[in-house]
Amino acid sequence: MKRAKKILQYQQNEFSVLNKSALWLGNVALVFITPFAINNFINGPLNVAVASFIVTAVFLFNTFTVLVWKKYYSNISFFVLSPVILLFCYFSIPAQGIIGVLWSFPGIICFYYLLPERQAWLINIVAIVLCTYLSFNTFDHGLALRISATLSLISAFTAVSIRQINKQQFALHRLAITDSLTGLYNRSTLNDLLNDIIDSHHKMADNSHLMTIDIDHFKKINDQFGHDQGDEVLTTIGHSIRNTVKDYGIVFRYGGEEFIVVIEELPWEKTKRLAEQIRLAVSEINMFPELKVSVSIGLSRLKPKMTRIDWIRESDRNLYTAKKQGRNQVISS
Ligand SMILES: Nc1nc2c(ncn2[C@@H]2O[C@H](COP(=O)(O)OP(=O)(O)OP(=O)(O)O)[C@@H](O)[C@H]2O)c(=O)[nH]1
Repeated sequence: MKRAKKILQYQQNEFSVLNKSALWLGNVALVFITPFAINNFINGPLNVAVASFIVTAVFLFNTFTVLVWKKYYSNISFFVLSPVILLFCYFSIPAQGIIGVLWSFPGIICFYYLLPERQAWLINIVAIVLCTYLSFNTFDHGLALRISATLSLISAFTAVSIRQINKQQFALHRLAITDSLTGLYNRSTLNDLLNDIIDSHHKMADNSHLMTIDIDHFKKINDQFGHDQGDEVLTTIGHSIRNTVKDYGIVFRYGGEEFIVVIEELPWEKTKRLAEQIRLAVSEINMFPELKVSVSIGLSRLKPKMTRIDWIRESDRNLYTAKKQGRNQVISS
């Protein structure tokens, strides 16, 4: 299930916060930095000029890769841009004095927008220590102390803001891919995953199977015990399915009282046994003494040339047969 897990991971989002900020920071930086880089080449010391040229080139590279290849290489920012910005500070503070210090402020902030959080913290600590050391060697101690304090404050404020943004982004992403009642993945996430599996199925033969699971006589539960109890049953059965499936597959709430399980890399016979285990586990749930809950399951293996719709339809047909034949059973094809 490695591929499925990859799709669901927040970090794998095609356009994550990091990509977008790399793009916009690149655009803004190119407008603001390029004239100073050119000026440094004409008038400034050579080492400062070379460093500012490399910084500009990396921003240009980031903008290009995000815009054209739809991919952001944060390692380039970590292994190339960060050391060059540090070198820039190292050269420019002694050579240009307070002008060099002024450049270190946007440098400190941009690490948070270009690097994964922990890398940004690491580079920030190094940058603050370096700038503090250079300031004490270049300016009087009163000014050096103020430079160190303001750089640390800017770094801390940015770290707090980025933490909040990342937390909210993560929460939003979870909301978008899951069902709020059961916490299982939702239907739109299922569609993305099935499309991905079908795309790669055309390239390599793998064991991909789909189970459509429907709670039997669910209307009766709602009518007899109320909607809140009905919700409770949905959640309990959803979790029971997830506990039985474990790492063999991913469970989705497809809608209403219907769940779908996507299984990858599991032989057909084992998948049939797994479906049977799910059915048994649900039938052993004891929520109401006077009413047994059960599920019917339609199981379908992915065949050549099947589309997502065909695949779901076949498993739905099997579910329908299971219902027609008396419910609480598994039908597969
Ligand atoms: N409590 C609750 N009920 C829901 C939810 N979504 C759908 N339902 C109910 O699920 C019931 C589905 O009923 P039917 O489609 O007739 O199916 P059934 O009673 O399960 O009968 P069979 O599927 O034929 O065994 C309806 O009463 C819906 O109102 C939900 O989120 N919470």
